[in-house]
Amino acid sequence: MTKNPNLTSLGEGEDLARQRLHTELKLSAVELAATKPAPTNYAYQTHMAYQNQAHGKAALAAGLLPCYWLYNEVGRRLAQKHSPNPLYQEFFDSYASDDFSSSTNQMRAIVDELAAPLDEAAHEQMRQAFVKSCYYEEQFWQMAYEQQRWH
Ligand SMILES: Cc1ncc(C[n+]2csc(CCO)c2C)c(N)n1
Repeated sequence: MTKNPNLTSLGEGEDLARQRLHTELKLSAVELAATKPAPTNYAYQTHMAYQNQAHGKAALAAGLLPCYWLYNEVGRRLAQKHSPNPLYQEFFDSYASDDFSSSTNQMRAIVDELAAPLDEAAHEQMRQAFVKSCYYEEQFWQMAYEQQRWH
């Protein structure tokens, strides 16, 4: 499958932002590349690819919005609580930052812009993509907590 350049760069941006974390945790690029997505991660990525292919970029953008919005909200709340673990604090601070808040607002504006010319049926597709992503966002924390694996 040809990679979507925009989705690839989204993932790379996140990898870049986490490089210090990877170094601190002594996770090599080889180990990271060899780590396959767990089932919930796979399902979430498949959901995004499906939204893009079946319903187009407006549904994809709606499906991506919870990634930004949730992490920005969680980051802003947890950054204020000051974790004793500097790695956690750095993680929260990055998502609470003005930079990330502005990316979140930009993403919200893109969704509004893409929705504007569309009809009610397309809006419903966007809503469904958004709600499913909210479900997967919650499941993503659970996946990590349980260290979910393929059996
Ligand atoms: C499940 C899950 N949801 C959201 C994020 C945060 N995130 C990932 S990519 C991206 C866009 C630009 O960096 C954002 C906000 C995450 N790491 N994992």
